[in-house]
Amino acid sequence: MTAIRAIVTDIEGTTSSISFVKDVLFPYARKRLPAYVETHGDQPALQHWLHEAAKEAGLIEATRQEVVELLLRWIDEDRKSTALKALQGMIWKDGYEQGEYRAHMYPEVAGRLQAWRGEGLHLYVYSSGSVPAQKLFFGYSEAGDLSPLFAGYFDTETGPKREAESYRRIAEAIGERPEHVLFLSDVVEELDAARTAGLQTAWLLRPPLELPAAPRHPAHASFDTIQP
Ligand SMILES: CSCCC(=O)C(=O)COP(=O)(O)O
Ligand SMILES: [Mg+2]
Repeated sequence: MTAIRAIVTDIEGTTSSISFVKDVLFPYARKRLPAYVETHGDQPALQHWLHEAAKEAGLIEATRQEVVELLLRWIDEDRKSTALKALQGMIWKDGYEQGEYRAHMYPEVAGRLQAWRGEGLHLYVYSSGSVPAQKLFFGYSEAGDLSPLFAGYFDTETGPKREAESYRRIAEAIGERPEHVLFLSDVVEELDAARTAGLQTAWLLRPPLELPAAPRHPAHASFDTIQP
């Protein structure tokens, strides 16, 4: 087995529960999106991402109201749109700062990340959530501020998570040959793409999911059994 020098981790379903994202973060953003667009409408970043969302949907001359309705639909569909994720991140910031929630972490995650970092491994995040949203997520986690553990963050501006080219770009950006990088995820299509790019993989199947008898990727119920 080639030595691992860097670990790139997914968030939802890997470090943290799917239900925290779906039942806490998504409803928070959904409820506040219309008012947020209304009150922050003059901000260039907000205007940029509203425009990108409309472009993605092929809406040429959409009203702001139509774009907001589109985004609400996308939240309900859990669409992994870069524009939607950027806008969600902007709204979640208030919730974290006002102490409305803290990001869920599976119990062993913080300790394992600290141990791997202590062993000299470099840690990165690759999630569909925007980079600012990822920084908030680990900055305001149930296990405290974990952001100092990470050397960098990647989102879908690097590329879609199910395409091998995205993982090649990440390996190049962090200055490692792909075989020295371990990617952690709960989504097998993401792991397939990472493996195609030459990365090593670990498949997180959190209880009550069961580990398959012959998994396509090394399978783990928690970070505790991963030995990089
Ligand atoms: C980074 S915060 C919220 C996570 C999110 O919006 C999301 O879509 C998570 O997707 P992942 O790629 O981490 O499974
Ligand atoms: Mg995931």
